[in-house]
Amino acid sequence: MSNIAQVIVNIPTRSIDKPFSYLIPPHLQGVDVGWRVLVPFGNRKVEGFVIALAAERPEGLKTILDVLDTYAWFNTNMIETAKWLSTYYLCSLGEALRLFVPGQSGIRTQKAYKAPDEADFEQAAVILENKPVEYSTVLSYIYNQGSATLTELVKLSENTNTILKFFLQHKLIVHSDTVNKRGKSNTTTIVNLAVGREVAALTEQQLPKTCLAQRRLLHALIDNNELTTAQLRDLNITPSTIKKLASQGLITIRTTQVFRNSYDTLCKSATKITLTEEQEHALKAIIPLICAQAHKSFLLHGVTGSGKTQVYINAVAEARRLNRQAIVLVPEIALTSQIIARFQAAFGNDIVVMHSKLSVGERHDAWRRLQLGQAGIVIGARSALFAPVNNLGIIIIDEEHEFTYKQEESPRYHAREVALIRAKLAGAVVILGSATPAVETYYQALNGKHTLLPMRKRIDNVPMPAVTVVDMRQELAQRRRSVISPPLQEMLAETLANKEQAVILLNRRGYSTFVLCRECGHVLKCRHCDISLVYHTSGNTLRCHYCQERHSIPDTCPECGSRYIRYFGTGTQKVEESLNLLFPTAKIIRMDQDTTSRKMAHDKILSAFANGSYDILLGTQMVAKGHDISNVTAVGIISADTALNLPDFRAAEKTFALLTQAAGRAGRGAKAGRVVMQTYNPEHYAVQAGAAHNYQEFFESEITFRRQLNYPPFTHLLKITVQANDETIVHRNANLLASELAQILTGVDSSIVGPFPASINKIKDIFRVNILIKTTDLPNVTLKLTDVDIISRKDIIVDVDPINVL
Ligand SMILES: Nc1ncnc2c1ncn2[C@@H]1O[C@H](COP(=O)(O)OP(=O)(O)OP(=O)(O)O)[C@@H](O)[C@H]1O
Ligand SMILES: [Zn+2]
Ligand SMILES: [Zn+2]
Repeated sequence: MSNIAQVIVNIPTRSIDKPFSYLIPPHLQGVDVGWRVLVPFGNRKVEGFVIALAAERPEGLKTILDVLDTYAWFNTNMIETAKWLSTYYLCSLGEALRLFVPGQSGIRTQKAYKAPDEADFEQAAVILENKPVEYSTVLSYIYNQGSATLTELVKLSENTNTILKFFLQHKLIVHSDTVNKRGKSNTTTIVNLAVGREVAALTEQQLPKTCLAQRRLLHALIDNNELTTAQLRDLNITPSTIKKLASQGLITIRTTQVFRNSYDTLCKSATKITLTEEQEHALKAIIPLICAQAHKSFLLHGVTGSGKTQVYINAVAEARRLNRQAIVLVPEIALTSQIIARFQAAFGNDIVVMHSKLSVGERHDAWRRLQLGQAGIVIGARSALFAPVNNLGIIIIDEEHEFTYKQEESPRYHAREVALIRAKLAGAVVILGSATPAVETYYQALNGKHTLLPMRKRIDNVPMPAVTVVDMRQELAQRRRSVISPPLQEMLAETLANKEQAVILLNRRGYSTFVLCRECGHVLKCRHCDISLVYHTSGNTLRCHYCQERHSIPDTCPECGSRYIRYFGTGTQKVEESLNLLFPTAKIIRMDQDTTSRKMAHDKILSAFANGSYDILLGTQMVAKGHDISNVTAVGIISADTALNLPDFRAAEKTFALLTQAAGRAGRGAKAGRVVMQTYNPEHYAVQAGAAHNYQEFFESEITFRRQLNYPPFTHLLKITVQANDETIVHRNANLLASELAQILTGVDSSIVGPFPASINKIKDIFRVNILIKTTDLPNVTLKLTDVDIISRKDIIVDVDPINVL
């Protein structure tokens, strides 16, 4: 047996990326790979993760102080996934492992001070001779208490920090940080009768009239078999009352752990469902692989309203039947309460819902239930992927194309990629579901990486909604300047007359960064990059973010000569005003950043709309997603193409997905749906394919474009952001780095684009400059970057497979 542990310390310093060896003391024998421990590090005590045991015994090792749990937190699957993640995304192993623990850390240290072992009181008196009296106050407090926390000490004097610094310098005190374990489970006290009911009843009668509390407790116990802490509190029973009865042998007391389950109340009852042929077909492909415990990934490409959720539910049920666990990822909890409710209905208490509003304690409990197998399914946003399930059988990623699956802070992982690895290591199945798969995913499916499972029809063969495309250039030519075109107005009038409901999407994203001709729809683009130019208020110029070329803003449209060339914006409030004028009696509810900032406001707005309290739901992106409301028969899209003008090679993909998802909200029930799309780009393939509900058509055009300009999936991108608080320095550093990169990457199939200023080139006074690496040989590029230890450089951010390339 080896008694040396290799420990990754959980501290947020990127530069420490190697394990340290610690001695496992005899009383902690049994500590093994995967345990969370407390170790001394520098002059602190920190949390550490044991990732290996070592046989050799170097001299002078420090000793593990304590364990944080009584079991291994990490299993091999989790450790291996973390290792992959840290290699692929160029982060430290500590950062990757930390994703798998419920809080930032399992411990909380409190700064504290004590006398050094060789404290010399006489000398201390000499040193303090000419100091103000508060110096001696603070010192004697520490010496008298043995050890004192900073929180206590700051109460003693206004100058505590200065004083402590002085003491440390003169070695009058040393650090003695105290450590609290965090995220402990709640315990509850349970009280039972220790005697029969008759005896208890008799005792109650014999008790003096004044012993009210004791009589109340006995009485309650005769009625209920046992009482919990909460019930005891309600009865106003104090611990001393309990003790008195216990000492007479009338009752017994025990404590148990309770795991908080905050979503316990959402359950609805399940209805029996006959699967459609397409659902059957998909499940026939998936279920044998779950049974075989083999790794396989599927792309469930089902049109909006085709019943993908039911496929997920049945697949998860199969995994549960085999006693394997499931991870279900949704893009955003706030917008997906319907899918959560359906899972709750099907699985009840077997589900744990991970919500960002959970406290660390609640999160810990939820994960502990999964770890112990008390719950079998976790559903949540991307972080739920790191839940400590020990028996993983299936991972589901709903709306897999959503960009919320990419984490935009370190570690910058994409949940889809990590899920594929975690499932592979566990021999588990992955289902990626979407009506509009990411171009990369669909391409991989066509090349055999995922099995493609199409579902082309809506439930009950409900037709896809009929789409009318309105050319807003024509509107302007007819001198109609309203944001609501006549066809949209007409559709809304009919919908309201029929007592049906409408959703209106105002796609605001990308507004006022690009320049558009309102006469012909022309958007100014870079000659070299086929990417929209970005308007910069500073200097009033247009700039290409890919090649950095600058242009002045023309007075007239280079395409048609019109003077109506503008960057413009329309807010939801303005649209609401127009709607109010057109339909004074309609009840309109707005869902946008302004109205949803409160907790769960999305949910409240959506349910108010779903139960018919409102006629029109108006809002940004978020009104387009996820909901399934059968009385919604009309969808209006105010500005279908604004995202097209983003200086982003994924602009068309984003636009197509949004149009398809938005249109997909209409006509999901018995009544047919209609859609009006207003656009300045009616001939763009993303708009045309979106209007035709034709993913294949979109994909063909898009993949051609990607191939021609060498964008993913034909290459990997790697974005390196250089930061500095001085503009000259940031450019100099970026140029230096670019030439360094050129050097270390010679011989590796790659090219370097930039440096160019980031689209938000200054955040909180830090200037940012980007360098893009395009490569078909990502492993070799990351290897070279690791060789030069790029992650330890504080002024550099590396983003592998970035979503946002600007
Ligand atoms: N086999 C079935 N029989 C009857 N109704 C079904 C069946 N399967 C699903 N449904 C119902 O059809 C509706 C659409 O299903 P669901 O919301 O799962 O579609 P989806 O493919 O996820 O759509 P979207 O991509 O637009 O979110 C739901 O109300 C669901 O309850
Ligand atoms: Zn350019
Ligand atoms: Zn023009």
